[in-house]
Amino acid sequence: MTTEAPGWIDTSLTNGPSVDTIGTLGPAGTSSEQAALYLWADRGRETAPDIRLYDTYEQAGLALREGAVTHVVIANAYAGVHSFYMDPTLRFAGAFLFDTPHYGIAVAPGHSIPKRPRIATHPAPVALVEELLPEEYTVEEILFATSTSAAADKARRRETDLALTTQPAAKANELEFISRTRPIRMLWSVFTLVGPTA
Ligand SMILES: O=C(O)C(=O)Cc1ccccc1
Repeated sequence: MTTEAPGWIDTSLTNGPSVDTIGTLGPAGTSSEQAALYLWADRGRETAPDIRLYDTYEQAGLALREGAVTHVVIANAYAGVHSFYMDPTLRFAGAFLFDTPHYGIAVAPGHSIPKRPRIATHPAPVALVEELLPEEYTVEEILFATSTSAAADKARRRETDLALTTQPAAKANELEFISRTRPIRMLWSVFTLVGPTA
């Protein structure tokens, strides 16, 4: 393993298969999508980014095994990342630091927020709910969504009162922030298939 440019832990990102297609968590607006765009800008081909978004990181992993993508990007805050590290068919190809877009608590316009709101979030950033929720509210229930964009979609459909989500996902779902927002400093793991270039 070598440490290369600042912020990078590089095992085979430079010598391994070229970054042709990146799979990660979607739909559009996730932190993972932004991290994949960053990886593409740094290591991808000189073409438009080819990033495929899946409903779960596990589905992105399946796409990697089936050859539909060459690389998968996963947030290290995702608890299920352990199974990617343990899988003998996958190679940890490197990691990079990348701050997520700003996270905040958002509401659909016109929705009247109860004092005890139900809040959608991906499990990884759940601690931010307590940190960012304005003090006039108390959490009634946390509903886990498959991504921060899926959480925004729940608030847009009014399945929940609020969503902890990113700025791009809030915009795409026409939500308004009711809290301050902040990025999350995150380490991102990149996996490829174990192959002849091992
Ligand atoms: O990529 C996302 O938006 C996610 O839902 C997963 C996540 C959550 C918090 C930090 C990084 C990734």
